[in-house]
Amino acid sequence: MKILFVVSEVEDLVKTGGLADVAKSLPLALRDLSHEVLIVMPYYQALATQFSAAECAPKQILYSEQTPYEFAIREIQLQGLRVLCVDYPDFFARKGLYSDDYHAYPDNAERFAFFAHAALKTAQAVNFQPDIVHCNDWHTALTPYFLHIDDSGFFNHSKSIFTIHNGAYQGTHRFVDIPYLRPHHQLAAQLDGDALNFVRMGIRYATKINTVSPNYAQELLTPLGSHHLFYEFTQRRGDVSGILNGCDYSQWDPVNDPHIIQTYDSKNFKGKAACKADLQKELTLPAEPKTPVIGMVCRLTEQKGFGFILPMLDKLMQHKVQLAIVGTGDPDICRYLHDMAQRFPQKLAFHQDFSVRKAHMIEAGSDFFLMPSLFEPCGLNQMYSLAFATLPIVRAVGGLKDTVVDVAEDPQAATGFVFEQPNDQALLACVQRALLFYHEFPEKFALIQQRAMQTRFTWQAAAKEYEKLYLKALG
Ligand SMILES: Nc1ncnc2c1ncn2[C@@H]1O[C@H](COP(=O)(O)OP(=O)(O)O[C@H]2O[C@H](CO)[C@@H](O)[C@H](O)[C@H]2O)[C@@H](O)[C@H]1O
Repeated sequence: MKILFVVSEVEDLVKTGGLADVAKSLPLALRDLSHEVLIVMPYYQALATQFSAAECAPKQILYSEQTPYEFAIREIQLQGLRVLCVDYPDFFARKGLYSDDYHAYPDNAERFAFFAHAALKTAQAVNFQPDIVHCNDWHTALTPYFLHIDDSGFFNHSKSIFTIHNGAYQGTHRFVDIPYLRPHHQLAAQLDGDALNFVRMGIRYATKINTVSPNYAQELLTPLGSHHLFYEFTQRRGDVSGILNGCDYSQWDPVNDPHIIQTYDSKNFKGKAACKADLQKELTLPAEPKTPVIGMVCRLTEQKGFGFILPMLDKLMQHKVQLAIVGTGDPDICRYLHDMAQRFPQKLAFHQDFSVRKAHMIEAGSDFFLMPSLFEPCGLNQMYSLAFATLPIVRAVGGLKDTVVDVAEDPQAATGFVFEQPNDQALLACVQRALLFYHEFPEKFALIQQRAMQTRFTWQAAAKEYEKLYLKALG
């Protein structure tokens, strides 16, 4: 099949979160199944600085009423895959992808409405006639609509997939603030008050809708888990499915990881102890081999459970424990964590940083990985933790429920510690249970670590599921 993969960020090129991991790994895995994949993404300033990519097609123009939007198409290679970038400097030559610091650009709707359309024009410009147009998250959720209204004939046989990596970000904007869409009067019927919701458009116009774990797909079909799109999801119930993300073991495997001080495998954890010492040194925590280290790497948002983490920190600090957090995001959460790190310098280290090296150091050097999300479409870090024998402490939600088995629930298959209720008492009780297990049952703990390391969620398996979904879409 010919697959046009439309996405706003790709690992190794630009990344703000897990979407980028998928946008690299899935196209590569599909290519390995002999499909022809073309990635289209915006040409951000960060790309221009790193690659200064050459133009690979004539300039293109899209019109909105009389206004021309002229853009260039530039090509980058990603492990032999073609990545075409939509170069429209007014929209994309900026410091951030979606925001400067924490403030979203006010014209994000305009930027990504244009990009969603320009991606199709790009495919046409290089004569790539896709069987499948695979769109990802709200940034590209209008592409199925543009495909639907396209009258060039070029896409007559193309079907679309809309993958939801995070249903909470929907791209809801006042229609009058999206000049690019002004000629699309028919969209008036789709507005919620005066606002257009991009994700709702994706759900409505895509041939098939999927998300990144089977459990989150089920949650989207409930009033509580649908992010207020219950009606839209249930209308398309028969076309909604979940495919679990994979883990890229070529990057996330302690057997062979250039970011950590010493490699290790499931037969010998000496290297892991060295990684723990190195992490403690890096974060200026006391060098205490027997104190359990709980690590976290994430975007600092409500989604990741800070609503329950922050209220229980004082109590957690009464235990013999070290907490190592690397993340960027919500200024209020950052402030709180900085304060806690000042109050408990021996026990809590917080680096407000986006650092691949530190992410790997935390995965390798921690005993536990904390991911008590409010909701979690799939979650990648708990998979990385398993590969590093760092036992995840997670809430039973979304993809976390699909990937971590609780010690008490099924001792023979256990890989971590799981709790249910979204509140600080339940989280604290689960962390205490994990700490107790670590101290009381070191041998069992080591066995669970070995099992965790042997667990595999491969992109090959995920790609085969996508292949089936594409075939269904093609009828
Ligand atoms: N400060 C930091 N420094 C270095 N690296 C950092 C970092 N903060 C985050 N990262 C990295 O970004 C990625 C985060 O991936 P996740 O899947 O855990 O969450 P995210 O919510 O971004 O993704 C969304 O999309 C993915 C992909 O579908 C879903 O798995 C997920 O549930 C959904 O919320 C990981 O590779 C992590 O290491």
